Amino acid sequence: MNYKLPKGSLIVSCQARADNPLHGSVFMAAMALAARDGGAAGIRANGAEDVKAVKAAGLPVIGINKVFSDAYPVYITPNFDSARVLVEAGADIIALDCTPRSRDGEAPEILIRRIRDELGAEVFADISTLEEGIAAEQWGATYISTTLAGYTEYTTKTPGPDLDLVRALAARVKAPIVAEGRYNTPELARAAIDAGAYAVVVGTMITNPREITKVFAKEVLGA
Ligand SMILES: CC(=O)N[C@H](C=O)[C@@H](O)[C@H](O)[C@H](O)COP(=O)(O)O
Repeated sequence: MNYKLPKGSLIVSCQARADNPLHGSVFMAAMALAARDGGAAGIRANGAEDVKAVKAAGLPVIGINKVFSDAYPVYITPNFDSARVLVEAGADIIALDCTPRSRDGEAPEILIRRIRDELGAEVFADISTLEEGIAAEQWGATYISTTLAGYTEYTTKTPGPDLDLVRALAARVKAPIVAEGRYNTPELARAAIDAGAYAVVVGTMITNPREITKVFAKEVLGA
């Protein structure tokens, strides 16, 4: 099987919300170029505009569409239309929330099939537990990623990444496992590969200078 993301690779998530001084596709494109020059093999980006912009780096793009609402807990690519615009913008891979939680859209098993069949894109399943990873593989997801570990109501957010989930998935799932979420040091990223991950996604600690500054400031100021 040929995968768009290479095995053993680092993927960099280039995202900045509206309240972030680096919000905007010009900044995200620059982040993607810097990530590529530093050795990233893929980029994760939010929204059609940013997906289009980060394509400048010439790397495979994992597109997501964050749609926040008070009514539904699922916000990462909750429906088919939110996936379609990403593919139209150039995304090679679509990431979506594959938890069983309620959403303003189709069930994840339907979304996975339609994204593969109708849009011709690989599917990147964002999950939070072993059971969700097993289900997403059965539904046909290309990659299984620990993105949501610690971010669902029924999982615990540990200070570090959930390496145990990577290990558990690697033992039970044949699809490539991606480690994502709080991989905040190079050593932790390496530990993910050693635990059986096919690739690692790093966001905050590479592309969010405000959060990186906070880590330093906390130590320096003792705050
Ligand atoms: C839970 C959720 O919405 N995660 C998002 C998914 O796209 C992003 O906000 C994260 O930055 C990304 O997963 C990378 O993780 P980290 O920034 O910890 O390296």
